[in-house]
Amino acid sequence: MEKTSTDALPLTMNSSEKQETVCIFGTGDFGRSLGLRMLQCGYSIVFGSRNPRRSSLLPSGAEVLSYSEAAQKSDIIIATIHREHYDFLTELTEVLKGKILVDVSNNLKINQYPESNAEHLAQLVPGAHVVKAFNTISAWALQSGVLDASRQVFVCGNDSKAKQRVMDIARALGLTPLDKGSLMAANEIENYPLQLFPMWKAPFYLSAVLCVFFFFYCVIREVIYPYVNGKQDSTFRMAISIPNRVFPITALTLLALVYLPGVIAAILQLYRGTKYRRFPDWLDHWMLCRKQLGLIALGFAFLHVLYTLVIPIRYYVRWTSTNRTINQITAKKENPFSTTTAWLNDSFIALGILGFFLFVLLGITSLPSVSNMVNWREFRFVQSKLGYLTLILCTAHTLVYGGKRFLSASVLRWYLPSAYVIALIIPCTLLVIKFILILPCIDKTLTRIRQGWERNPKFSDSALNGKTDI
Ligand SMILES: Cc1cc2nc3c(=O)[nH]c(=O)nc-3n(C[C@H](O)[C@H](O)[C@H](O)COP(=O)(O)OP(=O)(O)OC[C@H]3O[C@@H](n4cnc5c(N)ncnc54)[C@H](O)[C@@H]3O)c2cc1C
Ligand SMILES: NC(=O)C1=CN([C@@H]2O[C@H](COP(=O)(O)OP(=O)(O)OC[C@H]3O[C@@H](n4cnc5c(N)ncnc54)[C@H](OP(=O)(O)O)[C@@H]3O)[C@@H](O)[C@H]2O)C=CC1
Ligand code: HEM
Ligand SMILES: [Fe+3]
Repeated sequence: MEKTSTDALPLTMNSSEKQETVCIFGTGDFGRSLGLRMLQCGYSIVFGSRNPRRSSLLPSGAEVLSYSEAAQKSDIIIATIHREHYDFLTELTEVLKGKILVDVSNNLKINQYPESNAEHLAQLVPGAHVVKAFNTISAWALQSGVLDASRQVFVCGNDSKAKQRVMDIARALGLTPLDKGSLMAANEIENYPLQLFPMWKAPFYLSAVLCVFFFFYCVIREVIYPYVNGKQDSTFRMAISIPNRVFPITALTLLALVYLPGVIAAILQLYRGTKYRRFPDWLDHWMLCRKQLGLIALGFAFLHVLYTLVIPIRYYVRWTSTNRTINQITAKKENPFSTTTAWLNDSFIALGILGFFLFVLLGITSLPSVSNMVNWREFRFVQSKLGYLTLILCTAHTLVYGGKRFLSASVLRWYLPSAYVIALIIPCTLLVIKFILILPCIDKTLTRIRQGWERNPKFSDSALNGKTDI
């Protein structure tokens, strides 16, 4: 039945061996792109179509026949048809018997159907060896040759020989096949290209919620309150002043949330006296999202820096400072230089700059090209130690910015404190707990636990539970 040996690598094939005929069902976007690519790689292609006319869109050199005629020409058929149109394939059951039938289809939604498309196809055409492949490759990438982004082709099927042949084709096309096992894996393979940044979802929603909350909080304090109390129109604050509170506050909160799960995990391990018990799912998931949380935090910190840069050119700021000067002159009032204020002001800005510098460094080390260059210890040093230093600097920046006004009753509006005071709750609490955790007596116990020591070994079902740590 097979024309080429299944384990012959395409690179070692000579051109006569490569003249394998492959049938492609469907002359749509994907079928045409795949056909063209396969022709370029030395395969001969027969298209199966409802309307077997040659069209200028089809790659030259390919034959176009009816579905059943085309199927007879090859023992490997790639169905580039949408699942919704599979039904007619049942009529071809006889022709397709014993042949390899490749399912490339994707759905519009995750878990759209109770069974995967490939399993559905296998039920429709019981005699064929159905193999799932190529669904992660786009027609555009095949055509333009831009395959760097995703060369990975997940392959699964119940017949290993059939699977091998499809993997050989994938390799010949310059793709990287990965065997995912039996057809049961088809569901996972079909869901894969439909995922939209799965690890980014929770951090993204969380930052949106934080932004909206702090935005309205600031609007109440800085727009509605002055209006109600003095009919003052401060709506312009919503363009720069308020965003320049919301963004750094969100950045600081997210940064604290990057390091909070590590502390919760440590407390849990201390409490349980073992590291051999699974963390609750929410903590596990939170741990896995830390990189994304951190990068979003960096994005907000960056926005804060940009917004801060424009402060001197703002009309409101220039107007206020000119008026203050004029008022001082007309009232013949003196405004002596305050070294304390100068110190506080310069220190809070310096802390911000240093914090931002380390923040960017964390971001740079998370680039794969950089993280691949450092060893595990170096990566941990930057991410964990310098990460905490970043958090300390950013928290100190905010604390010193608050300075003397911090928590004074005069800044309360409708009993609401300034937004940054609320934003400091999580980072300050976290830093205090972390400080306690690194006290030698506690740190020693934690380190022993993390090295495998157990407080009550006889009660724990140990390594059976698998999950060790972070
Ligand atoms: C801009 C930015 C970019 C980021 N990029 C990345 C990234 O690319 N990749 C990434 O993973 N995170 C990234 N993060 C998230 C964060 O920096 C890391 O997750 C960091 O490692 C968390 O530090 P932690 O101290 O809480 O670590 P934890 O893992 O909670 O460790 C806490 C302490 O316990 C120790 N410890 C932990 N587990 C064990 C164990 N099993 N045995 C012995 N000791 C143990 C560690 O040495 C450490 O001192 C990024 C964050 C930011 C802000
Ligand atoms: N486009 C892409 O980038 C990718 C597509 N895929 C998958 O490949 C398959 C084809 O996608 P694509 O080429 O974009 O889709 P198209 O709609 O462009 O093509 C589908 C083809 O199916 C054939 N077909 C057979 N029966 C029917 C019918 N009853 N109604 C309509 N068409 C029928 C048609 O060919 P004819 O007229 O010759 O009979 C048609 O051209 C889908 O399952 C898709 O999920 C997978 C990865 C990427
Ligand atoms: C180059 C670096 C930075 C500079 C120059 C800077 C400067 C400033 C300035 C001028 C303010 C006062 C804004 C105002 O008056 O409205 C401010 C506030 C603040 N900054 Fe920064 N900052 C920097 C980095 C950071 C970083 C990295 C963070 C933390 C993630 C941060 C968090 C905050 C917070 C929370 C506030 C208080 C917001 C408020 O309620 O007004 N800053 N910063
Ligand atoms: Fe997540």
